[in-house]
Amino acid sequence: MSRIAYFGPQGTFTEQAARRLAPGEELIPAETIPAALASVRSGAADAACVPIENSVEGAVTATLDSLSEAEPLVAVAEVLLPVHFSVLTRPGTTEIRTVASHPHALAQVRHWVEANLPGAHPVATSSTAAAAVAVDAGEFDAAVAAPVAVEHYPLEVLATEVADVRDAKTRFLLVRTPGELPEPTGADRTSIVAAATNRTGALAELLTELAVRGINLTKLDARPTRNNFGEYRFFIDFEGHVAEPRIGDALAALRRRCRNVRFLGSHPRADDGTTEIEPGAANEDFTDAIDWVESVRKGAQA
Ligand SMILES: O=C(O)C(=O)Cc1ccccc1
Repeated sequence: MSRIAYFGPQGTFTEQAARRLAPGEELIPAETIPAALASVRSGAADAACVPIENSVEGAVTATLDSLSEAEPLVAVAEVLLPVHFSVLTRPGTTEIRTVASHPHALAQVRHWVEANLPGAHPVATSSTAAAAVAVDAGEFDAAVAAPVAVEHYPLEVLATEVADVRDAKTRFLLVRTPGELPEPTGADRTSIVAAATNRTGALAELLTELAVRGINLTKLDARPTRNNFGEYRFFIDFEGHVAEPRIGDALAALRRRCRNVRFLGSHPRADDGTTEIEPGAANEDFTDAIDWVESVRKGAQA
């Protein structure tokens, strides 16, 4: 059985994602996202499940930063989970002055809290389930948590299906040390991070390498390198798998442009989108073109 670290404690959305991505495996809670990833790097876990992106709040920056630092890790699978919240209180609570949760959760229930718990102060905790633990311990009055959290902590449900934005979703990754890659499926996602130098057009050059090959971007985030003010790392997700000739060609071009590029994985997309390929950018176009150059070199064609 594999050991899967996840951003816990028990009852987080990430735990549900880990159950979907690694059914039947041993799940080990970690208190923070960097701690979950560190346990893979140290060998204490075989893989880690972490949130990467939310349809309302955008990137999970702790995950981006941890993936770009220390030993490389690669994503091998992803899952999209719908996100709506339950509001949990200690039995017998009559007045709610503090509402605790992960910052992404608080941002997604702000209007609900203003309308239903006027005057209550939001308090950030490390995760939604950590908020439930803190409410149980008497530190705060209410927790905004995953619906399953009530199965783990002796709290009462004040409200269910709470969300300012209907159909909000979070994408989670299963991450391992570099090794065998998942097979291409025809609907895959590749992720990289590149530290572009601070000069005119540096980011445009990287994106152009993808655009000219007809590769569709699915996400772009910038994070500061933290070393020099104004210097950024760019996290770029795009359709396709590194095993495909057109994606391999694009990655080689990115590597030529930027020595500081890290491969973060190629794996099946959870959103089931089929990749639209521009004319001239199909894998056969790339292999045909390479074959043609080879035969020109051999003097067999012109
Ligand atoms: O805190 C959690 O439960 C997490 O797994 C992170 C998170 C927070 C808010 C929405 C989705 C995931």
